Amino acid sequence: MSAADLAVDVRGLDKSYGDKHVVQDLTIQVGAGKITGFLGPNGSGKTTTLRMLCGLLTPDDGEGTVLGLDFRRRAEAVKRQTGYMTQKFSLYEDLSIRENLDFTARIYGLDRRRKRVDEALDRLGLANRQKQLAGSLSGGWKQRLALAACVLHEPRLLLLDEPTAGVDPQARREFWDEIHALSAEGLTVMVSTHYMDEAERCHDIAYIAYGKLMARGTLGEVIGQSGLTTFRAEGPGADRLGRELARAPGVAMAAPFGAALHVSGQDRAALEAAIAPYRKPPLTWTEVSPTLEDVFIQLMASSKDNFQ
Ligand SMILES: Nc1ncnc2c1ncn2[C@@H]1O[C@H](COP(=O)(O)OP(=O)(O)OP(=O)(O)O)[C@@H](O)[C@H]1O
Repeated sequence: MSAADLAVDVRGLDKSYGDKHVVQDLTIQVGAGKITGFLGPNGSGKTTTLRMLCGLLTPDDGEGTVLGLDFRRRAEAVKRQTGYMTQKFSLYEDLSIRENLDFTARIYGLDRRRKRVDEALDRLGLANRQKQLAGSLSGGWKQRLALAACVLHEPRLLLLDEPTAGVDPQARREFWDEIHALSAEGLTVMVSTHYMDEAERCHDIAYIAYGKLMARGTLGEVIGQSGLTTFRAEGPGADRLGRELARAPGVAMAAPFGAALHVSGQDRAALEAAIAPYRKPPLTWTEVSPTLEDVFIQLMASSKDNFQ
């Protein structure tokens, strides 16, 4: 990828809070117009990383460009071209949808205010409800309003911090359709999430644990890089074997998936030896492609061993 195709091209990003080293020597590139999902355990530094990249937080160290600008020296310029949707709903609950958008447009000092607000209302299907108070909206509609507010100033970079936590599946799907539509128009999106289905909707994934970038690439690449072999057991009691198998050498992870069990490990021979005693009727075993969740659980377990 050439430099012009990169919205983010940053090396050696670092941040500590007191003696807590929350982002450690992180190097990352993000393609322009791509949707990149940031995943990882709670408190692993995703929000801190995203906020440093878009100029909202000053890093202790690191160099490179965001939107073609030196992200440290030109942090203000990067920030002006970024839309940031925080984890917590931060609009006014006692203002209507339209009033919230109009207020946001005033804060940004935007021109063509009425036109921008009308367009945002139409685009996110909020026009019919524009007079409704934000506080009376369901979680899904609140998130749409928040999204409308953070793209009013036509940013080139959109930063979404767990945008659909607690939102129902239908509203989440509609929200993601909108994210894809924005990305198709050229907007670069970085989104943190704990939902595997959302990770699978991203063009690229970045997995961060304990301040370090542990995996990077498309869904297929991240699964491929894991080097995991996964077997799926089905049959009576399969799901209840997990605890026993999890302790066996060669098993990195054994987790129920409905009535079935997924057992994964990086050493195929050791894994096969571990499941051998159970590889008989009434259980049936098949080798399957590891899911993203299998990979992340394994990454989380191995990073815990490395850093704690
Ligand atoms: N302003 C701050 N002062 C001190 N510690 C902080 C501050 N902001 C974040 N931290 C700590 O830095 C670590 C990383 O936090 P961060 O919010 O980046 O994690 P995260 O991966 O986004 O987590 P989550 O998935 O829970 O949102 C956490 O241990 C957090 O407590």
